[in-house]
Amino acid sequence: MSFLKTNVNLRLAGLSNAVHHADVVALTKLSCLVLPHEHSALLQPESIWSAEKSLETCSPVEHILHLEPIEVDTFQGITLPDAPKFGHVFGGQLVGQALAAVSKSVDCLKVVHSSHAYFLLAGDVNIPIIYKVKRLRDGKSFATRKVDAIQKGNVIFTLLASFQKEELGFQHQEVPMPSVPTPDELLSMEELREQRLTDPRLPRTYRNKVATAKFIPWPIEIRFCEPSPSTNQTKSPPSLKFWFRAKGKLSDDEALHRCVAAFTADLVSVHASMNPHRQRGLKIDVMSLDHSMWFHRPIRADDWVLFVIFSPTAFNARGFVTGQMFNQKGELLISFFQEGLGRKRIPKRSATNSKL
Ligand SMILES: CCCCCCCCCCCCCC(=O)SCCNC(=O)CCNC(=O)[C@H](O)C(C)(C)COP(=O)(O)OP(=O)(O)OC[C@H]1O[C@@H](n2cnc3c(N)ncnc32)[C@H](O)[C@@H]1OP(=O)(O)O
Repeated sequence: MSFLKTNVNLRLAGLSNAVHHADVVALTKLSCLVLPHEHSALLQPESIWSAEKSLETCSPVEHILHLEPIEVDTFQGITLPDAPKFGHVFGGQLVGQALAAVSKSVDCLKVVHSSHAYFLLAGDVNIPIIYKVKRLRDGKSFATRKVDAIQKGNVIFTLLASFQKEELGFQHQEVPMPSVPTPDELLSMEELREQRLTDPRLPRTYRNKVATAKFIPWPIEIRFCEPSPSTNQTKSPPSLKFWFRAKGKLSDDEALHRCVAAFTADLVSVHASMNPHRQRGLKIDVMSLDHSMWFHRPIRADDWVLFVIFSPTAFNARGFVTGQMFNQKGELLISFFQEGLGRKRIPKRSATNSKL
């Protein structure tokens, strides 16, 4: 249902002379519903941002992206114990939660069509993250927002996003979806790990490392299209293709599905730029630096999405990747660009710990 909402001061005929503050919702030009201001929350659409749904029963990634409202345009996110982390707050969590925060501040008929973000400081997983949203502009069809993620008074991450109402217009798609096996024909990460533990083509030292490494399943199911018997010590082309979908069922809200796609985009994509440089004994410190996405078409992130990643270049310790996400019908849903920092590790120094 679409409606027009406006604030008015009402003098209710025959009741009293008092002025009542109310929200007026015009359903059609002929009928009008008067709702007392104190019940205006009823006008909020059912969405992840206001859902009654219990956090325990929702999809794990929806739980990770959940924000508590603190005041108008200020939200708090936390890092859950079983959320992906890399010694610091996972970049995808920052992008996903920040997109959730800005989406909350926009008219629900507008959805994000592009976002651009910088990772400024490594986030501390043990303290909450405060998201402060700035409303830059609200137009008829577009809206623009900025959000800063803050820990201990420091801005650790910043994101700009633009939103648009649905609009009919020209369409084309010149990029075909590559031909890849269907998700059903591919192994899950858990099955792949089991297979690697016993694969005689892999060095015993590598298999032992896989067996002893702490394995926390990700909230996103991933199926690599070209699983090869290579290790993180073997050179390979700077590209990657995998199917992904959120584990569990996500709430039916396009904004949430875009946040989940943004979360997933930071998981393994920029690693593709390291593929040609891998070698035995190489220890590197890696971090995502920035993250840009264009959302072309609606996405269902709890249904299989193909992510096609390519790194055209690496230079100055920065690996650059481009990515495209397709649905199973081959429609291009999202275009993605990212840079990551990859430095040969200097012993006893680590760039990945929080410096707050
Ligand atoms: C070929 C390329 C491949 C790329 C692959 C990328 C894959 C990415 C995959 C990501 C997947 C995961 C996705 C994620 O979730 S990553 C999480 C999201 N990203 C972040 O949190 C990044 C946040 N941003 C920052 O921390 C800063 O902006 C950085 C660090 C980027 C620059 O900020 P700044 O300009 O201030 O920094 P600096 O250049 O002076 O250095 C900072 C510190 O580092 C030390 N330091 C310097 N050199 C080395 C070294 N070799 N070995 C060890 N340490 C070294 C240096 O001494 C200093 O330490 P200290 O003196 O302060 O104690």
